[in-house]
Amino acid sequence: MRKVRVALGEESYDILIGYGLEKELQSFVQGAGFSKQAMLVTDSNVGPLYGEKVRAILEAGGLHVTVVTIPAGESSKCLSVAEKLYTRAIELGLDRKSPIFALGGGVVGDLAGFIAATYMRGVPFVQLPTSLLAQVDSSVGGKVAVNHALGKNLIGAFYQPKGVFMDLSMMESLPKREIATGLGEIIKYGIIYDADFFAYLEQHADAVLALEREAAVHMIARSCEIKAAVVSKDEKESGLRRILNFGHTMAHAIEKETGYIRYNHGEAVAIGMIGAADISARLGMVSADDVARVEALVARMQLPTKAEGCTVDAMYRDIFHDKKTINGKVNWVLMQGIGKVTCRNDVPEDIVREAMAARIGK
Ligand SMILES: NC(=O)c1ccc[n+]([C@@H]2O[C@H](COP(=O)([O-])OP(=O)(O)OC[C@H]3O[C@@H](n4cnc5c(N)ncnc54)[C@H](O)[C@@H]3O)[C@@H](O)[C@H]2O)c1
Ligand SMILES: O=C(O)C(=O)C[C@@H](O)[C@H](O)[C@H](O)COP(=O)(O)O
Ligand SMILES: [Zn+2]
Repeated sequence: MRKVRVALGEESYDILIGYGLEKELQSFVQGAGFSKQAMLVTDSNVGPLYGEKVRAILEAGGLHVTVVTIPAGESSKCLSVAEKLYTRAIELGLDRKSPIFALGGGVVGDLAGFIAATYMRGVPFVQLPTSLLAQVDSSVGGKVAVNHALGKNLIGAFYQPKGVFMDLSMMESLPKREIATGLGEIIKYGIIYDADFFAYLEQHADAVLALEREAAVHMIARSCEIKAAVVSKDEKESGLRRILNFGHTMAHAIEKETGYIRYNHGEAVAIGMIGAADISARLGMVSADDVARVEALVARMQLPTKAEGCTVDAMYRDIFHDKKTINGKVNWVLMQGIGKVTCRNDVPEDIVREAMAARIGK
């Protein structure tokens, strides 16, 4: 079992990473001081596989748990599904100390976290991530949100979980495409923070794709360490935390333009990272070799390098809804090499449009 601490003063919490964490989860619940009545949010894929098992663990810890299942997929990350969850929470009589558990991928985590942040102005929240992407990224750091028709994650909050428990054995049922999706965000950590980690992924691609135990534990723990280090220094994204958004400016435009359906989030991030690397090269900040390494690793991890179904005009318009856009200026996270990024808000429109055009296609 590996433990990573997210150091945030009184809001600090641990991320537990292992194969089977029943005892740890049960004893955490026993000592947490929660009210008895609890809600476990899951989705229509994960619930039938693991909902009952997790409910039993939590009940052995003294809770009375109601499992609430939402339809799987990004379209559930919206205000109308949130509304249904508020209704369930009220009907169940959840009080201010009633915990909400998120069992699932990033959609369940972001949505259940948003409910926990807002129901009665905030109730305890625990992340039980089951997808690779959720384990390495969305369950850590407290960004919770729902989408709006005009843009991704536009309605949300910073709201930290009380704990994160990831049982890697649950990934046995994860479809192959979702492994690649998680790898999109994992590659990001190498680019923004750790050149050695990037090289590790290049050198161990087969083991990583197969989620072999040693490789899986290493890449998940290293990703969580990097995210925890960044979030601990800048919880509310006033500066440093922006680096975790590398690739996301274009990614969110791609997701919106393709109706949040055609590309998974991690796939869009993969394409967006190549786009950001390309902009960096066009500005003379990195070599063509570095861009080629990014593109090659993305392709090696079975991720797309281009997006279909988008236009440059639409993508260009969308980036002004990016949360890093301030006073009409887009703050781009750009590469200075593998392992180092910086923010720039002076990227000329023609360079952005050229880089976008290069990412559109098959
Ligand atoms: N809050 C953050 O910091 C943050 C970070 C990254 C991504 N996100 C958000 O996370 C979402 C994407 O998360 P995701 O990729 O996990 O998508 P997801 O939640 O839709 O899960 C992907 C698919 O895998 C299924 N699944 C999950 N675990 C499974 C398992 N163990 N076995 C079988 N099937 C399983 C789900 O039912 C779903 O069909 C996006 O909305 C993205 O914006 C948030
Ligand atoms: O935790 C962060 O900070 C991130 O930016 C992580 C991203 O991978 C994630 O997709 C996040 O939800 C994007 O945030 P947003 O503020 O651009 O919506
Ligand atoms: Zn992301």
